[in-house]
Amino acid sequence: MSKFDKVIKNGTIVTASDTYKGDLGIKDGIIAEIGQNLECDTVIDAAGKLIIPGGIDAHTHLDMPFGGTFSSDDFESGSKAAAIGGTTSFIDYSIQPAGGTLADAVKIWKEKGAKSCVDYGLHVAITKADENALAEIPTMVKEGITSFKVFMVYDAMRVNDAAFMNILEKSKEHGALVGVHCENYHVINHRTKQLLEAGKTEPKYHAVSRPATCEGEAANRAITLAKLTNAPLYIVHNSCEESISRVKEAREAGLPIMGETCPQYVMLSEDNYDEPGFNGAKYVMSPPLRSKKNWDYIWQQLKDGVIQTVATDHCPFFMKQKELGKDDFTKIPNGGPGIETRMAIMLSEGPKHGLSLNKVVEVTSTNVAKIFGMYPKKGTIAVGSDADLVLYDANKEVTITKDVLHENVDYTAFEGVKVSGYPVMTLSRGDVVAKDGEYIGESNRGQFIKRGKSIVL
Ligand SMILES: NC(=O)NCCC(=O)O
Ligand SMILES: [Zn+2]
Ligand SMILES: [Zn+2]
Repeated sequence: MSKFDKVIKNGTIVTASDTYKGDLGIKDGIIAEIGQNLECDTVIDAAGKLIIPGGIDAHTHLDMPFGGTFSSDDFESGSKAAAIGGTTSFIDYSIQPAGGTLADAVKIWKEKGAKSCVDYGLHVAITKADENALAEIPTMVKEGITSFKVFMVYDAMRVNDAAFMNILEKSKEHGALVGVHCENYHVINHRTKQLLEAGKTEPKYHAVSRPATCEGEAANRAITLAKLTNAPLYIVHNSCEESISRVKEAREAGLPIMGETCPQYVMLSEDNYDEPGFNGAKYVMSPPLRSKKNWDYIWQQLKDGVIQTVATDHCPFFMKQKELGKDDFTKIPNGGPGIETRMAIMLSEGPKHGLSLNKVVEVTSTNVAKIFGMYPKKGTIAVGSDADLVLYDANKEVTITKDVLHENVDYTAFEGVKVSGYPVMTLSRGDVVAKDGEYIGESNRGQFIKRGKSIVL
């Protein structure tokens, strides 16, 4: 009897640090051996393919309440789309409900998460940082929820700077990491009022109401609060030089500040808001799309390690849902899809912008696992790690269109983007869950990831 359940042969293994030819022996969902000429009755031939660690998406919103509706991918459809696109784990944002506790948030989101087809973790967004909520932080950490989120905007979720400091302090005390959505709430309100009074209600004014300067200001303030409390900080979905330059400055000063960006901020621009009719609503997300001049800057900061991760902020809404804001851009639910396209876009575009494939693996998987307490169980190809693996055909040309995707939404923001290379097989804990654009795994097989402490990068 073979000592493995299956062996992947003849592929080229690409991790954040190495590229080499080798066979992978998998037993009980774990990588049991890496070597040459491994034998087993069940063989996956990866000749001509790269084998990379499964993608980890640190920022998703599945089945999330927003603006009177819910994001259209639930944990089943979203996790299947993720698997097909080469993502084997994701961390979703559970949101403390109005009048509820952090434990309530986790309970609600674990019920949603029971449908997940790949492994998932949870952050908790703290929307009311009263004494009770702060007192729950140590319990959360013990339960494997080792990261919290602060929104500086959105009436239903934002906390003020004092509450933010309390969350930073308490999280630091218990070894948890705080993530933050940086935009200046008051500037946005001021601008929005002026725009609406002037009858400027179309989707493109969403971007006008929240300029890059107000993301930069908020990033600076968040970093200042982290500095004052001696806490590490992770700034989510950086869209522009104005915020990333603050991260850079802080890191140069030795502060434990980390940052994330998303494919939309290096592939799409404010020009998309000018698409005809109500199509600009497809890109109504926060922060909004920026000017193209940011693209090269962001790629460079990824290359230099100023920005450590690329997530999606996957938060899709059907156009019917976006139409809630047909006459008022402030009522358009914020967010767009991306969970299925992130890996293909990054693996194809990264090398064109000076990132090695190893670097792409680092920012889409390894760094995420390290920062969010899952390494080396997730995020690498090593003996003892989960066999979360992607076979990537670097020669497969695909034009991204809505029709080739599986996200539960009626558009993709990346329509028409041509990628050279595509994930062709995904294994989650050793199970082949996706092959050639189809989900073929069992339903509800995803497990909750009990995360440990963050490694500050
Ligand atoms: N990003 C976005 O527009 N929607 C989801 C919520 C958030 O991350 O801000
Ligand atoms: Zn956000
Ligand atoms: Zn988000």
